[in-house]
Amino acid sequence: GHKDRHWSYKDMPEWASMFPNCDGHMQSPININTAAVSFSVKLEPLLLSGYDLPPEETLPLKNNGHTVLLGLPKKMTLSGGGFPQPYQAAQLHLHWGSGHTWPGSEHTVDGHRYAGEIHVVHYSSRFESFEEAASEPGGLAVLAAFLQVGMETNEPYQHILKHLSGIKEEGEETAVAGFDVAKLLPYDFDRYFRYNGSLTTPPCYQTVNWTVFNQTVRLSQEQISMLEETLQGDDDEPIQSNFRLLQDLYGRSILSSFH
Ligand SMILES: NS(=O)(=O)c1c(F)c(F)c(SCCc2ccc(C(=O)O)cc2)c(F)c1NC1CCCCCCC1
Ligand SMILES: [Zn+2]
Repeated sequence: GHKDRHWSYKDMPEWASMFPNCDGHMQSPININTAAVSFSVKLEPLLLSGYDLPPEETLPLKNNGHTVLLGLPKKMTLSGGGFPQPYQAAQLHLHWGSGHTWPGSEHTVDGHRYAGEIHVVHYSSRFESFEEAASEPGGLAVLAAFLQVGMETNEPYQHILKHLSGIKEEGEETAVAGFDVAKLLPYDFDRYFRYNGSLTTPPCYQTVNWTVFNQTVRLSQEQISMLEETLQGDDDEPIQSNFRLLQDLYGRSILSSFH
């Protein structure tokens, strides 16, 4: 669990007073200005292995007051993608907006904010644990994909969303049967953006190798609304718009695996 000093998205300006990294010059999220990205031949297709979990393997799903967190087994491995070494999965969680009106992705593309965003958090296999890797440069790799409203129900996302009504209160947890976690991501593992940044919540460690898929994932409006209307955080307020404001690039370059 995270025994950190308490924070909320409301007191974002105060984060840096408690967590100095949050004031750094390699922070996330950022706007991806597609006209300014540079193609890199080193960014080969992402390779995911061990993501197809058998149903008898259950995963913890927790309302941690800021998002819905799905714990992942470290046998799930991320490699390829121009990574210096393989990464192992730790958890995945979601970011979303409020009501049909306000979208809630963390990253934006050419100033466009999507309905939501999924983050699959991994840590470098060079380290024994997530905690050890989290504070080391290149220690973390997060796969990010945008959630858009589409006409169909997204069945893989129902594996998670159907449990939300059972973990409405902060701190509540339930067990989800194993499924193919890769189905929560776009199928095109060849086309993505890459930049160095940070966790988007305290402690804001500047140790994240970010991969943002070019292709989006589509969920039905009902599924997006379920995300926006079910979970409650502090003082029984609904968890909504759980995204950090855009951070400055401070000269960082954004790479792309495609022309
Ligand atoms: N976008 S992100 O990856 O920075 C991110 C967020 F934006 C997040 F909002 C979150 S949730 C907030 C941090 C947190 C709180 C409680 C618990 C718990 O009770 O188990 C766990 C974590 C969240 F968990 C993460 N990922 C976390 C970063 C914070 C602390 C380390 C845990 C794994 C990665
Ligand atoms: Zn996140």
